[in-house]
Amino acid sequence: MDRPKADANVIVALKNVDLHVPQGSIHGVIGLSGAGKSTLIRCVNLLERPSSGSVVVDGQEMTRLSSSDLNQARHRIGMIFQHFNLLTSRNVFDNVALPLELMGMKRAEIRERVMPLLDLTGLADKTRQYPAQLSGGQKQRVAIARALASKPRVLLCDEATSALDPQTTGSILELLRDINQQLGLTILLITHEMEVVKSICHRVSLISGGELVEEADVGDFFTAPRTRLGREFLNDFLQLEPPKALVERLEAKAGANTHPVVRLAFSGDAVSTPLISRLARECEVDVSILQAKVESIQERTLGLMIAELLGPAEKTRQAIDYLEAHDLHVEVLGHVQRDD
Ligand SMILES: Nc1ncnc2c1ncn2[C@@H]1O[C@H](COP(=O)(O)OP(=O)(O)OP(=O)(O)O)[C@@H](O)[C@H]1O
Repeated sequence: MDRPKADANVIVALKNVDLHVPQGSIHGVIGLSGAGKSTLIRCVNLLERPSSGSVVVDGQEMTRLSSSDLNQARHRIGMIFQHFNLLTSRNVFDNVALPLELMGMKRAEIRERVMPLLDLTGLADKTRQYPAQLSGGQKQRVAIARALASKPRVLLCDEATSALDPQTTGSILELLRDINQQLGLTILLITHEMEVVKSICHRVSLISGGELVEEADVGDFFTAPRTRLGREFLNDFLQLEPPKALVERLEAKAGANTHPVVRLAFSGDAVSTPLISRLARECEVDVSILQAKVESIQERTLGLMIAELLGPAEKTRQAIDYLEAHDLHVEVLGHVQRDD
């Protein structure tokens, strides 16, 4: 959404957004509060109409459809929300049946469509219960079943797990992953939680101030985010920051008597190779490990470490080259004065 006019009363919620989500993939959009996530996802089914630009879903240009064609097109796009948005006066079955009733489907046909969805979402024993009798996770399962009722090609998830505890979040994400795999459903989700991105997304876009500032495969994003905001999200998630006392001593530039503090990220073969001891042996530097963590991100194992490289400047420079030559991502966080 692009509003080129400079007008104090106009809020530009999105600008120059170019996002392509391949069919069958799970794509996450992550950003801070107010970044434009909800606006972006609501543009996909035109709950929010962009002032310019185009929205293509399953080959169909959404912005040019008549209102009845748009209605039809929306059947191919399911959506779930943070607060579930169920009708409290309807039981589980009738909530899931609602979109089909609105489409004019016959009762017997509705039953045939709804019962397998309640099975799929683990609600077969809850058909006659009302939302007030359900947990948050169960309510979101009802919302997922309802979103799937019209056999959509795309599922939009607007902070779908933000109101849930971590364990329930895990089970809902697992359900979304199953649906993606079993039904080949394309999923676009927005979230402020890295855990969600890590758990189920294939690719991720980072949104800030209404603009997409970074996009990457999830494994790459968790190894080496390219923007400062990406690194902040990652650090918050990993809680891998140098100790505060050290941060206070960090200087941006190397001096005559300083040594570098580095953040190392490694994946693939590098995880199982004893690179640090080789580094010490071959480059003649000492390595003081300040923090380290190994994370499993989908099929990949990632190692992360914050370390001080101790030795003469020339040797520590060689050590960094050595690490980079072995496919580690090296970020120099700063330099600290030598104590010796
Ligand atoms: N109806 C509206 N009227 C005016 N401004 C709006 C409206 N909806 C959103 N905005 C503004 O647009 C910007 C993007 O909002 P949006 O809700 O898309 O952000 P978000 O990333 O989803 O945030 P959150 O995670 O807090 O929901 C914000 O500056 C917000 O204040």
